[in-house]
Amino acid sequence: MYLTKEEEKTLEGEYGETLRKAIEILVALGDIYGADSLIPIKSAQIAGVSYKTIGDAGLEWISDLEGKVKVPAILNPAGMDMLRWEEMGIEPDFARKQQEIIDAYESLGIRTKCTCTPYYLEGFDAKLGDHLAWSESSAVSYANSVIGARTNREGGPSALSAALVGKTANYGYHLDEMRKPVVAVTVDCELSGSDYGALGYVAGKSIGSRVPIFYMQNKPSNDELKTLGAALAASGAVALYHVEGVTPEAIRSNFERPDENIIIEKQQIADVYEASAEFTEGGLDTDIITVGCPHCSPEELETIARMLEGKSIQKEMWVCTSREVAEKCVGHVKAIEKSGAKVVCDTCMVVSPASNNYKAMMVNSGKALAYVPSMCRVASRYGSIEQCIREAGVVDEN
Ligand SMILES: C[C@@](O)(CCOP(=O)(O)O)CC(=O)O
Ligand code: SF4
Repeated sequence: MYLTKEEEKTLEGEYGETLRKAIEILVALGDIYGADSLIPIKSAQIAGVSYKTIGDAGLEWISDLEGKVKVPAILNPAGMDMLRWEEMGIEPDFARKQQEIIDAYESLGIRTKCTCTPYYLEGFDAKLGDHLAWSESSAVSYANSVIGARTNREGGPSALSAALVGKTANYGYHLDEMRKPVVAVTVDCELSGSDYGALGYVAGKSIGSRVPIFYMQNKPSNDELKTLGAALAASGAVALYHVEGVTPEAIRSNFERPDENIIIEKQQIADVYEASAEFTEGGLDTDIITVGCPHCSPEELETIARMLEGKSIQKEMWVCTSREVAEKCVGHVKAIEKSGAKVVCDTCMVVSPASNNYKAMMVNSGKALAYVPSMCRVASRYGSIEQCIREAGVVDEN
């Protein structure tokens, strides 16, 4: 891989050990995947933030680094709401370690915003063709598919290295030839809302890590595309997808229809909403409802606020979003919290150990449906936002 004189000097350690290690990681990835060079990036999103997932070893690795990031960089969700962790039932020891992780990242100049939806935040509004080094799989999918920016699914170390160097290796989804669809998915029914998360949950398994192009009867909104991409990345390993006539590259490139065609029918979507035997025969009752996976947009907060206006709920309900979006939507947050639901920032139902205080979770996200059982060992069942709010035991206050 070609390196500039400056990059060579960095690799030789002229700018310190942290940068030497960082560029060494980028060059190693570039050599493995046949990159021709390093390319500048607009921003980075760093994985490996929740103390639940990185533990003391991760904290030690980050704490040993010195220097400052060269591009705007933010963090994946942490293991708790950084301000309301006690209300979530987080132990003080966990909270202390989680704060140490955030402080270690902050000392590198990384913004302590912990979210899987960087694209809603000031300074991270990527655009078509931008090269990024993002990590969280739903964010990677959204950047590549809905925005048409270009990022591989970075790991924590490679995203952090890219942020410190300000560059990433030029391979994978940074290249035109890797962005062409290789499998068609024909959706044989109308979809709306949480049906898109169900579609991703079903189709992801057959698509695997390939690039699909969807042929749909509807034109999904960006929020619906967000939940589709999150579920595709969780049940498969899809980092980029196209939707004929909807996503920017499908519109611009007029892709040839791939020979392989996966057909998704209405019953397959409906099956995702069927509760598992654990609930129906095992008598399991939902004790928590969570929405906001990926983190809620301002529009999603508005919808939930409108649905909960003047109502109260009887069960624990989390509405997950980024702190910046919550601070921009104070009215919606108030209306949601007035019902008894909690607007939870900085974290989520998958990466917070607080989920383990519950046995059975209802979600409206195909990604959470897949991850809550595997990453939290909590039973999960699927519902639309309307079904989730009904399950929370909503009662009219008026
Ligand atoms: C749970 C997840 O959505 C985010 C947390 O990932 P991590 O612990 O920061 O690697 C994983 C992912 O899909 O990127
Ligand atoms: S809310 Fe969902 S998409 Fe966001 S970090 Fe958690 S699991 Fe990933």
